[in-house]
Amino acid sequence: MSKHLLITGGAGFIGSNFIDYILKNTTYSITNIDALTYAGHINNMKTFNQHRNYRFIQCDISNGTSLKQVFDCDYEAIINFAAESHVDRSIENAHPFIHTNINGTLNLLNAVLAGKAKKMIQISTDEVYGSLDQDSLPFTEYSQLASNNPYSASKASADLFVRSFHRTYQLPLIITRCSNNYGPKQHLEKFIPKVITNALNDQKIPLYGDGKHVRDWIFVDDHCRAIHTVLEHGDSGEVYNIGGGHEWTNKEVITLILDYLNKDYSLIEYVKDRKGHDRRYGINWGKIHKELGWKPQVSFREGLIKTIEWYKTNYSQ
Ligand SMILES: NC(=O)c1ccc[n+]([C@@H]2O[C@H](COP(=O)([O-])OP(=O)(O)OC[C@H]3O[C@@H](n4cnc5c(N)ncnc54)[C@H](O)[C@@H]3O)[C@@H](O)[C@H]2O)c1
Ligand SMILES: Cc1cn([C@H]2C[C@H](O)[C@@H](COP(=O)(O)OP(=O)(O)O[C@H]3O[C@H](CO)[C@@H](O)[C@H](O)[C@H]3O)O2)c(=O)[nH]c1=O
Repeated sequence: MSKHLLITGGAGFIGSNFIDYILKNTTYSITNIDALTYAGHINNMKTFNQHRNYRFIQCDISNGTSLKQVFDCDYEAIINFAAESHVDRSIENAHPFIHTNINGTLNLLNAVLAGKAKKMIQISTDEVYGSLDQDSLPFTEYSQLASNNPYSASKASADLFVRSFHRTYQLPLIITRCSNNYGPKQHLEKFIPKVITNALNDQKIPLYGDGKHVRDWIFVDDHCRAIHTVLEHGDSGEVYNIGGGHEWTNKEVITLILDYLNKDYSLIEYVKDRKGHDRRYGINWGKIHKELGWKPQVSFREGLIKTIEWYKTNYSQ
């Protein structure tokens, strides 16, 4: 019998790419649980729905009673992708972020405490470190937690619960903190998919504030490979930063996409800035490289072309 992983949020962007990756590259069996919120889509699961080592259970991780049904076998690990993930939505209403990102994570930690899984990896974010100045060094695992928006506050809170369960109960728990992902299957509300699909449809592209905010972009396959590395070789109680090493301003990203699609820059529309908008994220991924041998492999240009071509095939009108 192959070892079994419990993946949460596998109908979303990164979770569904991770399931693809694991089923293609390992012999693990997978149970995927997802509440199928607005962000989760059955189409994202099309590529593996019929795989013999895979099953899907619709389940809300913040509902402890519903969660019980999924613990009908021994899990090697829980990998928790499930989350409310969009910053703009968290600024409008933080409650769903508390339900899923904090209560949901706590339910999963209690399941590990009850012996339902051997370990858990919490998929966190570089946003918990707050914002960098232009001249600051990228975030390390020792940077202080300094969340600036409700999404990030909920993820930092979950991270602290994970840390506390490791310290209090000596549970084998690991946290990964990754920078901005891009690639196939990302929801259209996120920046890169929105830029690509608006450009393809000759619609205006909203650029927040002065457009000089910086993100450290990583192709989703590189992130999936990093999580797999942590699953196999990561040390209990550790935090691993994961980054792409590609820092670009939002304006630069838009122009790269418009150039590739041969579209006019007049599509760019400067709009009101996001409240509390973090100026810059940048990740130092030296620890995972030095200790576990991982590094990003996909150049920004290569990843962006793959992503644009995927949206051209799947979304243009
Ligand atoms: N996208 C990024 O750039 C990025 C970077 C670093 C970390 N992360 C983290 O990675 C994880 C996945 O992010 P994503 O971009 O794929 O998000 P996403 O919004 O695309 O997917 C989230 C998935 O979780 C599911 N979900 C939401 N609430 C749930 C609940 N209560 N119970 C069960 N399922 C629920 C949704 O239906 C959806 O399928 C998140 O934890 C996010 O914080 C994302
Ligand atoms: C949606 C949108 C965004 N933006 C800007 C805001 C940000 O500076 C940048 C990227 O925005 P978003 O795609 O919302 O991503 P961001 O806020 O950085 O957060 C992402 O990256 C985080 C990791 O850094 C993840 O934890 C989050 O789940 C993920 O959503 O683009 C625009 O200028 N216009 C837009 O329409």
